[in-house]
Amino acid sequence: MPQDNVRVNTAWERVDEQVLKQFRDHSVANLGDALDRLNIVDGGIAPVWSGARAVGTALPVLTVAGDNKAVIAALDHIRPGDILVINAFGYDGRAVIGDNLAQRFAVHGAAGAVVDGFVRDAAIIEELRVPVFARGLTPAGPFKNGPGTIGEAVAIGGVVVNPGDIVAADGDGVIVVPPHRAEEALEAVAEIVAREAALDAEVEALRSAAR
Ligand SMILES: O=C([O-])CC(=O)C(=O)O
Ligand SMILES: [Mg+2]
Repeated sequence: MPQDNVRVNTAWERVDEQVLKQFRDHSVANLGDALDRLNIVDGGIAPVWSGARAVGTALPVLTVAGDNKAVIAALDHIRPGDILVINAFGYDGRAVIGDNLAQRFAVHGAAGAVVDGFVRDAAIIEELRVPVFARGLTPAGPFKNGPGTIGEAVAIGGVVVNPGDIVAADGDGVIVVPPHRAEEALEAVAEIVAREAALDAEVEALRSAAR
């Protein structure tokens, strides 16, 4: 489907909902520990509203700094459970999404958006409860000229994101898990959860002893 200067790749698989469901039980910090503390996007990309969290399949989008033509074109390619992962080059001069696009993502069934760049309309995005993660806020609107890509690998916050990767995001930040490592990550995270519970029990014992 030619979209003039926005290239689209649709030849990739989505993650099974049963797999995504298991990732939803875990914090990003524990998932990171399960993957040797790697695969974590740099801490500059944070939730736009407190309490935002999302797990889904990466639909990568590459834009030009300050431009969102490719993001708008990506609306036609969203499938339920996708997380738009947008490389906007960390540019702080223009917002590449706002409340309007965030709502449209949600209407198409997206689980959220992770933006290596800036966004706007934060108060409304919070009211709408659309999980959006970004580097920051600016009221300046974007240009809509392209070029860009949809469904090709992008880099965000120092991590390569392939189409179809698992993305988990919460108040601490964002992790990207290639699907071929999902099983290993879920096994390892179960052990970490048990270890964390043991640490909590230790603290509780100290608290009781101090009473
Ligand atoms: O103007 C734009 O393209 C971005 C924006 O504010 C919105 O999506 O609400
Ligand atoms: Mg707006």
